[in-house]
Amino acid sequence: MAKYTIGIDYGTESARALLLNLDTAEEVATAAMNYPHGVMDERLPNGMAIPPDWALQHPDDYIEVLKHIIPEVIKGIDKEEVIGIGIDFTSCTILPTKKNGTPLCDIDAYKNNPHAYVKLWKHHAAQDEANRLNEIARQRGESFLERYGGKISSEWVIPKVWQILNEAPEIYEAADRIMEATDWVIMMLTGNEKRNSCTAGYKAIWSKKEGYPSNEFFAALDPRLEHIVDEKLSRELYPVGTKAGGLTQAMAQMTGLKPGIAVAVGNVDAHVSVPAMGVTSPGKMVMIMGTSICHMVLSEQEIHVPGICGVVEDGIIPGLFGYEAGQSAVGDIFAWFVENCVPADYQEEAKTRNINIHTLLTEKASKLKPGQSGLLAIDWWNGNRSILVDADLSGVILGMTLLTKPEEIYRALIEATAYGTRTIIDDFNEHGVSVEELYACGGLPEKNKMLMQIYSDVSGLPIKVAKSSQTPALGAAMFGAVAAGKEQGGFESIFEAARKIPKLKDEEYKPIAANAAIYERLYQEYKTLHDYFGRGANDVMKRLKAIKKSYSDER
Ligand SMILES: Nc1ncnc2c1ncn2[C@@H]1O[C@H](COP(=O)(O)OP(=O)(O)O)[C@@H](O)[C@H]1O
Ligand SMILES: O=C(CO)[C@H](O)[C@H](O)COP(=O)(O)O
Repeated sequence: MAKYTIGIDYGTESARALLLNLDTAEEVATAAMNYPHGVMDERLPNGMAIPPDWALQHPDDYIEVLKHIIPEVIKGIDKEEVIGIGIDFTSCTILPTKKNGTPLCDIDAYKNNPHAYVKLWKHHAAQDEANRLNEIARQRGESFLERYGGKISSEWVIPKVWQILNEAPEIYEAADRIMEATDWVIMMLTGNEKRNSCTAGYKAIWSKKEGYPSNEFFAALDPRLEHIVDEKLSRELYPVGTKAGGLTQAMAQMTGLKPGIAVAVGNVDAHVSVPAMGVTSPGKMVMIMGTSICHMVLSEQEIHVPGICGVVEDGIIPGLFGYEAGQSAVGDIFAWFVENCVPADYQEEAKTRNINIHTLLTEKASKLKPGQSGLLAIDWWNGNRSILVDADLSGVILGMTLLTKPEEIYRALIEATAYGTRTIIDDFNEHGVSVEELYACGGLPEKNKMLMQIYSDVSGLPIKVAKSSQTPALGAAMFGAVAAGKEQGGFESIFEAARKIPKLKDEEYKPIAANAAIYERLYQEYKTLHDYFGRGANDVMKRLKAIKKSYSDER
């Protein structure tokens, strides 16, 4: 009898399911569904306006998608053959719930309060709280700061929860639990609140050696936060690959699976992608390239690298220190350009030729040489995650003239994101976490070869590409097989899974020397601007943002 597991990848706009044949390593079927409520960044379901920099989701969507995508991937196989499920999620994505897991937004008394909903990873409205947290942590000499590159991000658990407390204390009070969405879905699937140590480590300031920050630290932030860990989070955490429990009868009925099959503890999209590319050792950076990019590296040592998102022992692969850095907008910047800045004759040409605008712009931009447009951009359309860790920074395009063409701007935006990645690679190398090769997965490597060549030219490194178009879902399915265990037909460890399952494409991108030489000069210019706008020499971006905010505060 064949053995299968299912991986579910919860992305920003949609969830994807993948059925993996554990004997042949074949991805038998995939299915995707957009979240019915999408990303709520302007209005709540009742039409109420949401302030700027917010990004919410509806937790009911996470269950709704399962009703469709699981039955779709298991069509045609015997459900007895599916032995496990793993999931991965965008993170830090959190929601307030009652003790039994009921989300507060599903309770009539709270459904009109935006703080009762899921705060998506790219909810950037807790920057004030993050700034205060960093200030207080620095004053107190808190050792945890160093593990997180010197700063805690506004995207993470504590700033987001503190924002709830500041702006909606009644929601904070009513929440028995504040959960990562990945842990919440696992609780819905198994009936068990078994939280994973990966999200706690990267997003909630927890470490295997030191645990959470002290109650005194939380009290110094706000006396009402003193017992946040015991009252709203949990000190009981389980390493990735652990079985969270068996699939409940109700969920089995809803999805068409067998009750009791193994469900792995929750995981994160970027983190599951590392073994899903076959990477289980140092020196190789895995880039998950889509709307944003996450940069993941392993090392045998714990080194404090400034500006990264974090280093967590066992956070990606047991026995190694897992490093994460990232850019909070990449594909999203190109989407913005396509949606807002492309003239009618380009739209018309794309329509006539039946190609999408990205393809048209890429075709035109491919004819340009590095530096030929005279443009240089900074990629901070959604703030800067690494290495400045500042959501209040914004984008720049420099060098525009009356002759500037859309494809020149499009290429400059792609180049800007490549410089952002180069800044991160240099930061790791300069601090002793070596990056010698790049491994790429996600939507962008499949969609744009020019972009991949630019990344190789700008970084000066070769790039290998995943064969799977659903690398996170594949990784989640691999962890589902580890949770099921060898006896059931799964794997003994994630190392075994990473040896047997992943495949790479034959094509590999290598730097083109002539391009790399010009990009080196452009990158030096980028670095000058990066430090000028990003390190306090000129805080114009923050001043502009403050003026803009004064309008929304008036409302
Ligand atoms: N041909 C293209 N070139 C560059 N970017 C593209 C192209 N087509 C789509 N995109 C961008 O790819 C992103 C989606 O990437 P994908 O990996 O599929 O999504 P996600 O990050 O949500 O998993 C969008 O932000 C979109 O703007
Ligand atoms: O920070 C993360 C992982 O640690 C997020 O999950 C990620 O940035 C969102 O990914 P995507 O752009 O693929 O939805």
